[in-house]
Amino acid sequence: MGGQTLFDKIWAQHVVADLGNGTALLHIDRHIMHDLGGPRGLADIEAKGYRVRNPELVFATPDHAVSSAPDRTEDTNPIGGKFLRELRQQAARTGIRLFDLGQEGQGIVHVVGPEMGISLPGATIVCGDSHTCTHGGLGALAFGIGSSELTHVLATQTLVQRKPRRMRVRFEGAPQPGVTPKDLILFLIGCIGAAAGTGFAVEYAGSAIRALPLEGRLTICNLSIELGAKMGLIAPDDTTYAYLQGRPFAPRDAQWDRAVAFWRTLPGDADATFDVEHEIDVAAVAPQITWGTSPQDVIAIGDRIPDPDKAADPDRRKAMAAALDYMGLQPGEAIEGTKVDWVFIGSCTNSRLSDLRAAAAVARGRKVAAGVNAWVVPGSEIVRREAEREGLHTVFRDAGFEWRQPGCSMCVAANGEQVPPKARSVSTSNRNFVGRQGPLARTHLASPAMAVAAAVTGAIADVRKLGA
Ligand SMILES: CC(C)[C@H](C(=O)O)[C@@H](O)C(=O)O
Ligand code: SF4
Repeated sequence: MGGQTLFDKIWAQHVVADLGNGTALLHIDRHIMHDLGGPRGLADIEAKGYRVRNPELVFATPDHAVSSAPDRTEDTNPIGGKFLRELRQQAARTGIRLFDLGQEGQGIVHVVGPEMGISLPGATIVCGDSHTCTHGGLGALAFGIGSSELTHVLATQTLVQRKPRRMRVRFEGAPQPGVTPKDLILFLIGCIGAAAGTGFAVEYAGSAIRALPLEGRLTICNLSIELGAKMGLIAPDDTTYAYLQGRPFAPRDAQWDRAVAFWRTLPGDADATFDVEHEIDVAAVAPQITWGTSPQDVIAIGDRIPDPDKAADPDRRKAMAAALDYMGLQPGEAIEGTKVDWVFIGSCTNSRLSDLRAAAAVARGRKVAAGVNAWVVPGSEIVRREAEREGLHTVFRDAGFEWRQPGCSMCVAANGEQVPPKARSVSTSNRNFVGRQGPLARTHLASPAMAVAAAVTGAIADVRKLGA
């Protein structure tokens, strides 16, 4: 038998029962809930007469439906207030921990789990949300679940899963200036397609991944689902341990030492093999911008908008033409210089402190162009406080950005914060689907630095040309 990958090890350590046919019953170490899925799941187990099996392993916070208005209350978005009150009552009844508005621990579930030390290397982590793959950046097996699975986890702390196949993507080399983790992962999705990861657990590896700070690794893993993969993961190392040490729920003292010693056994064996491998030459990647309605519809900022007529596959030709029509773009034209109306800096992809620092570095001393609405929505209460301690909010406000309260906000517009019909937005989020930011809204995905470049020039722009 060959060696084991990181994924194989974590999987094997969590099998409660082998159910045959490639499926297993897994123990779930952490269950994170948000305001959309949580209340329904908790009501469901109550209706079925079950109790929460391990309330100490369940954590909840409102993110999707709460307003991000600077002076928000829980009822600024009334539906959000209703969900939050349900979640509060259920948390009190069942003993699960809720991070409420204004508290440390409130924010987008995928920002909160890592920053609170709830998400740990080697753990199985689930949430009723497809971007749970984000937590894989810590070396965890983390994936989104559906509503019946959510009930199953609440009642049993286990889950039946089919074992995915193993893919490795190696990012080798050093990025050029202006190229961020967001650009690397968008580039990969552009190369291999939004369905390439379907049925796989993807391990990101290589010298460029090893060199990445932990928050950049979370950004990479966040878009695993946009590659079609339910989970993406990165082997833990000293960067991971330095990030986690001292976080509120991370192990302490002697337990910390034991945990690190164990985590050091997790990276894949040298002779482990993968079902599929890809390699990306990082030096060849430029800042990326999407042009269509799937994250795979992506080009380098200096490229021209692609021409559907040049696509070999007739289905692809049709999809491209429909995407360009929706986006209001002409094939063959430069994408640079396309006028924008909205800029959104936020989401579980790019709303952490390092993202806001990168955005502020470009915004400092500049002004948002006339006619552009530009928002910065920090990913969590902790991010908001740290950013304000550093004065980043002042940099953004001086430049003409709105500095808002933590949550998902305009990433999915579930709280009513929408890009208007046909308005064009540059967004640091992860999905540019039809209607994602509001009915008929046109979304271009990019890095935080590129989003600021668009805000201050009023058009899709190459951040490298702005100069220092
Ligand atoms: C609302 C939620 C279930 C959804 C998801 O699963 O990802 C959302 O977070 C999204 O990003 O589309
Ligand atoms: S920020 Fe966006 S992608 Fe992330 S969980 Fe919220 S809605 Fe989903």
